[in-house]
Amino acid sequence: MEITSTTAFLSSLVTIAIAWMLMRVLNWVWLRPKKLEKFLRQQGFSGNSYRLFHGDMKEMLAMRKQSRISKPINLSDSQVHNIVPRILPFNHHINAIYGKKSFIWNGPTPSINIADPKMIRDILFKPEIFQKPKANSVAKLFLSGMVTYEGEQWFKVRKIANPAFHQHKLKDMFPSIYWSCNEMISKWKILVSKENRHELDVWPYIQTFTADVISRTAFGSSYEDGRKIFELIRQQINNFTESIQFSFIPGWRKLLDLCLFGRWFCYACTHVREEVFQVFENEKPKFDDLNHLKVVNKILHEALRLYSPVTILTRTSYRETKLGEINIRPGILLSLPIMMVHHDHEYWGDDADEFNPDRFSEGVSKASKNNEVSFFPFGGGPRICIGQNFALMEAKLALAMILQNFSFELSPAYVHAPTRGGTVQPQYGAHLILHNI
Ligand code: HEM
Repeated sequence: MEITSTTAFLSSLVTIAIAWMLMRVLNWVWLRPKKLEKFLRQQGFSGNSYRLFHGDMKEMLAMRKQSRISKPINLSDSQVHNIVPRILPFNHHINAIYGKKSFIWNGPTPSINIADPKMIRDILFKPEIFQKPKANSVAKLFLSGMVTYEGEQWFKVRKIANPAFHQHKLKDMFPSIYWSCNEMISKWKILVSKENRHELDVWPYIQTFTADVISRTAFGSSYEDGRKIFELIRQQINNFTESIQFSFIPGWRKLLDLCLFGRWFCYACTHVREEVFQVFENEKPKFDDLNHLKVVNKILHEALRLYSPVTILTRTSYRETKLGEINIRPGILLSLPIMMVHHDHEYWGDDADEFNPDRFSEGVSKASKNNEVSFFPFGGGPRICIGQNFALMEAKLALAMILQNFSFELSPAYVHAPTRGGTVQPQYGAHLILHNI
């Protein structure tokens, strides 16, 4: 008798546990997404109706795959820099159908598009409210360290790391970057010396160069700083190398584009090289003189605008809050589409997809139509990229040293096919023809 009642008790416990689990699953895959969808539609957001479990994922992945095998962009196309449909095909598609006030289903989680620079600013400057979503186990394989930390843990690490990236520390790192670049240039010189001309894919060289810079700067500093930087970099190595690599390619690519598009030819040949020789003559570049490279600076900014290596930032709020007029609930992702904002005609004018470094002539704040955050390749607010000055220094120095040593043209082997891996990359490499000068 007693055994029977114990069995009955246990089986009802199991039934309750299973029912509870089923309820949770049902809530996760259906009830919650549908509630959030209603909530977002009531606030004027539009998007596809939620589809069980996968949401928009199937279409999103199919479009991404399609864009990887799609035809490269023709270099003589007037829309050559209009790479948003290629890099963010699904976001572009949804925006075309539903407009900027739209949402996308990342599985059962809705992600709203925040393309208004004022709102982007509000989000980036309130990291205690708008946090990074917790990385799932797959994302953790690629992202770890400070980028993913929150609260006290982030604050502590950022406080330790900040001094390592101060101006005088960058100056200490400058010789290491110089030597890494010098090594790459020496290899190119050997190749070019035979016929005063050599065709090569510079992409693998850049990868080696950036990796070399990392190890030199990490180990080349004082023990304590070196340890801190190295720890940071060790945690970051994937995103670090990838993102910094792509700070060069756009600059180079853009210089090449300058040469390709008639009216910019003189600009590239005279202004940039002229500036480099004016500032450094034929001498070894000096750290303090990098600030005088105004044209190079404008070109890098324009390259970072059109080809922003990081394409989207994502945030979420773990409590109910307001963003302007929008009510935000936990479970909603906020998607800040850097690349789309950088190409938006509303903020950058009719020539938004054109390469025009002169828009940065009066600095970043005056480059766009509004001086809110419509240019944010390095993020913004307290969590702005800690390595931005380091990346810009490395890019400026490398460009200057290359221009001091070579003239170059685009190889016929080059195909313009920017693609999105972790960051934006040239899918088939970066083929140039180098000449000694
Ligand atoms: C062109 C090169 C680079 C670009 C475009 C870039 C872009 C970014 C962006 C957009 C963020 C903000 C992420 C967010 O708010 O969710 C970020 C954060 C970060 N970046 Fe970079 N980055 C570059 C180079 C570097 C370099 C050279 C380092 C050197 C270590 C670095 C280290 C970091 C770190 C540690 C963070 C996290 C900062 C924090 O959360 O407080 N990045 N980067």
